[in-house]
Formats: sequence, structure tokens, C-alpha cells
Amino acid sequence: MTKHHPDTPSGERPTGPSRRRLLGTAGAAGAAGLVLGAAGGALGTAAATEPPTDLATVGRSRVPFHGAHQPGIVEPAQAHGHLIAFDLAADAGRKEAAALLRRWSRTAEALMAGETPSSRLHDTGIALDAGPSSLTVTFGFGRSFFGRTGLVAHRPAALEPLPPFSSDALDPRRSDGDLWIQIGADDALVAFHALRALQREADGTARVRWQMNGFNRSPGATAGPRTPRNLMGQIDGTNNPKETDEDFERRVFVPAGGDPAWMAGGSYAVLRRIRMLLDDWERTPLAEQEKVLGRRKSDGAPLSGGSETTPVDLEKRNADGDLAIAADAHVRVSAPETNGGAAMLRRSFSYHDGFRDDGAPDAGLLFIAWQADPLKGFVPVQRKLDRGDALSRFIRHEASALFAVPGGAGEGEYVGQRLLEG
Ligand SMILES: C=CC1=C(C)c2cc3[nH]c(cc4nc(cc5[nH]c(cc1n2)c(C)c5CCC(=O)O)C(CCC(=O)O)=C4C)c(C)c3C=C
Ligand SMILES: [Fe+2]
Repeated sequence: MTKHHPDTPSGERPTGPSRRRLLGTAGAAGAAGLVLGAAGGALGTAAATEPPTDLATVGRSRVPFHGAHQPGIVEPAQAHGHLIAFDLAADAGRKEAAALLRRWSRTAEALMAGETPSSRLHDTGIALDAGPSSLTVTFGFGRSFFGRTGLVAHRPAALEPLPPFSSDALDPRRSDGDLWIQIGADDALVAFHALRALQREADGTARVRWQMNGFNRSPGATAGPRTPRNLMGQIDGTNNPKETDEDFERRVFVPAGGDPAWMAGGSYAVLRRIRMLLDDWERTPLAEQEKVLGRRKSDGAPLSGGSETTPVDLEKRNADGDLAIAADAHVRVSAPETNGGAAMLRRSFSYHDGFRDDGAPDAGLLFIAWQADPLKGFVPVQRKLDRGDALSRFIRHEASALFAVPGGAGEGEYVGQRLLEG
């Protein structure tokens, strides 16, 4: 399907120059000046003299933009993440939202390919000598988007507001939003470059509602891939659904023929900003920390025995007759076996935003859960955790959002087109 491009007279998709080609080509200063605009002076000089940067594996790694699903869901969480939510401007409706998603998609496609986005705006140059660095950009729609764009009839039933939980201490200013972008990259400059490029594309159409920054372990820090640790020091992500599981697609993605039709191949993202009471946690003896979770801290092995990947045995008893995994241990209370099979794909980022007035670290988990239906994933599990999770003593849910993340864009399509032009 060939689509008319809004920003070129011919209507063809402009392909931006590779960032590396821009740096390395003799005489690139002129071209760079065009692309870089105001910043072109200083960077243009560098462009004429600097050799192209050789990229290592991390920089070269590239995730495709097009596909059945949007990027940033099944790929391992990157070292750097930015989450940003927008509200549409008062005078922006469906037409303006469609134009924005078209611009955003075009920009995301170029950035993920390691290209300088060709846009009506000047590039900042922040990522000039970097490769794609596994950049992913993922777009979602919040419940309020549908009212503002006259699309309430197309709003998924799954976007019903999440129920309140007794342990919620939610800040509405850092919750919800009409539109959401999740950015992840294994290079901090590439991630920030994408954040700025996408934010600037929204100027005049949508304004930032909230923004959060997260991180994970850098690729290459360990000899082989390992499950990441969170800021409590726990290995976190072991018992996630695996792409090889027979029911993975059904659990995580809306099927073709699902309701609404425009969500086929899409998923629902539940975001919770969960602050960790790290001073309390770090004062807690190791054995108690392990009992709270139900797994060993050193290697993530379940307290019922084995290694990290050994299935958790919830029936196992110690010699003294006690349950090896306590009745309120986090892994027992959250396990699909104790929640009627409810499961979600957890793909989170840690965060640290300095220290609060009381001296405690403002740090924790940007918990992101992906599922085909929040009522069969996050909601029943969080209800159960809310009633009796030993981890609750050490965490505070401070912000919350739920977004419908449509399927991936086909060639020549933009994300959300099936909704906005359907
Ligand atoms: C409602 C869903 C969940 C919230 C909120 C949540 C918060 C949370 N979790 C950890 C740390 C770990 N969680 C682990 C397992 C785990 N957690 C959930 C759900 C929520 N967690 C599920 C469904 C599971 C898998 C259970 C299973 O099938 O065994 C683990 C163990 C390792 C793993 O399997 O990932 C850790 C560690 C924190 C720190 C946290 C809030 C800050
Ligand atoms: Fe958990």
C-alpha cells in the first residue's frame, strides 16, 4: 500500500541520510548544515573533518519498525528507556491526531534505522555518530484519546479504567494521558535523541502530560544474556511468558478477528510507577528478603529448590513442615497457577530520580505489563497482590496508566492508521 507523504511535494517517503554517512562524507558540511539547521555550524565543521565512527555490535543492532506487532514489546528491555505521555491540544481532533501519528511513525522508522529523520524540524545532532542501538519506539492510545477525537464508538472495552487498589497512592498528574510513547535504546544519546525528535514533532498538536526515565543493565556487561536485576537486587523477569510458549501470542496480543478490529496484532500496556522503600528493604536481612519474594537473591532460584529456571513448586514443604515458598511470597501470590492462569509479559525499567525531601531515594520500577486483555492479566493479579503480598511493605504504587497499543504498521502505513482512517 503506497500512502501519500504529507511533507514532500511528490508524496514519497523521504529517506533521511544515514547518520554515519552524514559524518563521513567529504563535503557533508553543506548537507549537514541543511539537516542540522541552527546547530549546523559547529556540527558541520565536525562533519567535514571527523571520520565515520566504527560501530560495535551494540550500536549496529537494529530492530525493524514494520511488522505484525509494534517494536518494544517482545524484544529484551534496553539499557535506557523514556516513557512520555501527551494530551492533545484543545483545538486538535482526529485529523490533527492522524497527521501526528503519521509524522511520529515516519520519524520512528528513520530513527530505528539509524537515519537522521527527514522532517520539517531541524535535527538536534545528538545521535550523529551512533547507530540504531536497538532503538524501539512504541505508540499507544489512552482512554481519553477517544473522546477527544470523536472515536468513542471505536474505544476498546479493555480500556475501562483500572479498578482502584487499596495500596494505591496515585498522582493523577503523572498518570494516564491521551497518547503514550515508549522509547528504548541501548545507547543513552540515541534514546534521548529519539525523545526530543518525537516531542518536537508533537509541538502545536499535543503537549507533554508526564515523562519518566528508566534504565536496565547494559548489553555486554555480562558475557552472555542474563535476566536483569531490579533495584532491590532481585533477578526480575525469570517466569515471564516466553515467545516459544504455545499460548504466548494469545496471552500478549489481540488476535486477528478480535474486538475492536483495529487492535488486531496490538496489545494493552499497563504502566505502574512503583517506588521502592529501599532504606527499609536494605535493612531487611537476606533470609527475610528471600522469603518475601520466594526466590534466592544470588541466583534467582525458587526457594522450593533447583536453579533460576526450575519451575516453582508451590506445594513443597521444608523438613519442619512449613511451605518452602511462604503463603504471602510475591511469586506465589502473582503466579498464574494461583490466579486462574492470568499472565502478562513484564518488560520494565528501573528508575532513579534523586532523593525525596525525607532523604529516601526516589527510585523503583517503571513496571510495564503487556497483555491481550488487562482483565485476564494485570487486574486479577494486582487484586490478589493487593490483598496479601509480602512485597507490599516495601513498595508504593505512585502512578498508573493503561494504553491500547495497536498492531505494527505495514510498509507505507503509520501506527494507528486503521483506527484513525477506519
Ligand atoms: C500485578 C502484577 C505485578 C506487579 C505490580 C509486580 C510488582 C513487582 N514485582 C517485583 C519483582 C518480582 N516479581 C517477580 C515475579 C512476578 N511478578 C508478577 C507480577 C507483578 N509484579 C508476576 C506475574 C510474576 C511471575 C510469577 C511466577 O509466575 O512465578 C519476580 C521473580 C522473578 C520473575 O519471575 O520475574 C521478581 C523479582 C517487584 C520488585 C515489583 C514492584 C516494584
Ligand atoms: Fe513481580
